[in-house]
Order: sequence, then structure tokens, then C-alpha cells
Amino acid sequence: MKTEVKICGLKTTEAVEHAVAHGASHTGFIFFPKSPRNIEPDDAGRLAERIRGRAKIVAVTVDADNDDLDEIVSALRPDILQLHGAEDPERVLTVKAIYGLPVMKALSIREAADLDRIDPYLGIADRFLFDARPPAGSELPGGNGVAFDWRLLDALDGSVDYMLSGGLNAENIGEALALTGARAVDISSGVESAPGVKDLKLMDAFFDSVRRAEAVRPRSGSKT
Ligand SMILES: O=C(O)c1ccccc1N[C@@H]1O[C@H](COP(=O)(O)O)[C@@H](O)[C@H]1O
Repeated sequence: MKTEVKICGLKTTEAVEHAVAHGASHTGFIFFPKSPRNIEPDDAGRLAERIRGRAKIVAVTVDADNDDLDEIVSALRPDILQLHGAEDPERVLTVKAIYGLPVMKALSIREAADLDRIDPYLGIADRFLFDARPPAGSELPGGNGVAFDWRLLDALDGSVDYMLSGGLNAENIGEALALTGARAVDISSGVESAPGVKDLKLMDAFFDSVRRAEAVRPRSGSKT
């Protein structure tokens, strides 16, 4: 089975079209003003129209209120809402009820106990996104280019559906996939030449590494 790849933080036509043409299953648009990847909802909507139906469109938000979500959902018409803040299970349920969209809840992971935070969202979040804890002083809850210890996911119940994220790049994705058996991955700064600037060659290198890792993956899909 092909690994799902989400290229996140897209801001240009070139980057969006390249990502999808080269195998991105998901495209991510960031709505967080402090991020170098922040995009206005109308601009994201225009970009998304170019690839709608060919890849899933993901709106990435951080503790957004209903007014902001209304604007984002109306302009982007996303397939998935990625909630990357401190949204509790009740808020996830509310967002799902209002917008009728699947929610991918991001959780930051640094130590084994962080996996306990999954439980309250089971049956509520449609999918999880596991990212690293932001480094001290970072203003960004994600997109920091920092990885966590992927071995922590050994303790994960195999039925938990998730995207692996945080500090992935063409050099480490093979090891990340081999260790975790992840079926879906998410990358942002690892395919950038500068914060917020997507690099098409780095994207190609990442897709190549994912395909190489798939070629040696056990057919059962079990972890190596
Ligand atoms: O990328 C951002 O700037 C961002 C801002 C606010 C919330 C989430 C953000 N990014 C998410 O974090 C992952 C991991 O990023 P990276 O690969 O470590 O740079 C990214 O794919 C987004 O889902």
C-alpha cells in the first residue's frame, strides 16, 4: 500500500501543483499568523481549486474560534480540519458537529506518557497527527523541523490511525517508516529552502525516499 504523504504549508501554485503531481495525497494550508507558512483563506481557496479531487485539502488551524473557522471553511472548502492547538475532545466534537468535516487532531509527543493523551480523543478525532513538542521559545506549535523519538510509538495500539510528523526529511524518512510502520506522513520544513519557502527538489527527494522505503517494506505492513 502506498504511503500517504501530506505536504504542509503550501503557499504557491508551483508548490501545490508540484506536490500533487509528484504523489502528495494531502495538501496542507496553514492558518496561523505567526507562521512563515500562514496564508489568507481566499488565497488558499484559489490554490486548492487547482488540485481539488486529486489530493485531500487540509486546513491547519490552532485553537481557532468559530468566526475564523467559518471564514476558512467557506473560502477553502477543506476535506479535513487539522486542529493543531490545545483543542480538547469537547471542542473537537463541536467543530465536527458545526462543519461536518473529519478532524485530524495533532498531539505533540516527547515522552511515553504523551501517548496517554490519545485516549480521550478516541472515537472523537477521525485521525491523529503525531508531531514533536515544540522547542523551548518557539512560537509555533508545529512546523519546527524537530523530530521525536519514533520508538515511543511502539507502545501504540495498532488500531490508532495517525500521520507521522515532525522533523521528517528525505534523509530520515526511511528510518522513520521502518521503525514506526506509519502509513501516512506529514512534512513541512523538511521540504523548504528557507522558512515558508517550498523547494521542489527537496520535495522530489522526499518522495523518492518514501518510495524507496515502500519498496523494502514487509508486505504484511508490520513494523520491522
Ligand atoms: O508549519 C507551521 O508553521 C505550523 C504552524 C502551526 C501549526 C502547525 C504547523 N505545522 C504542522 O507541523 C507539521 C510538522 O512540521 P515540520 O515538518 O516539522 O516542519 C507540519 O507538517 C504541519 O502539519
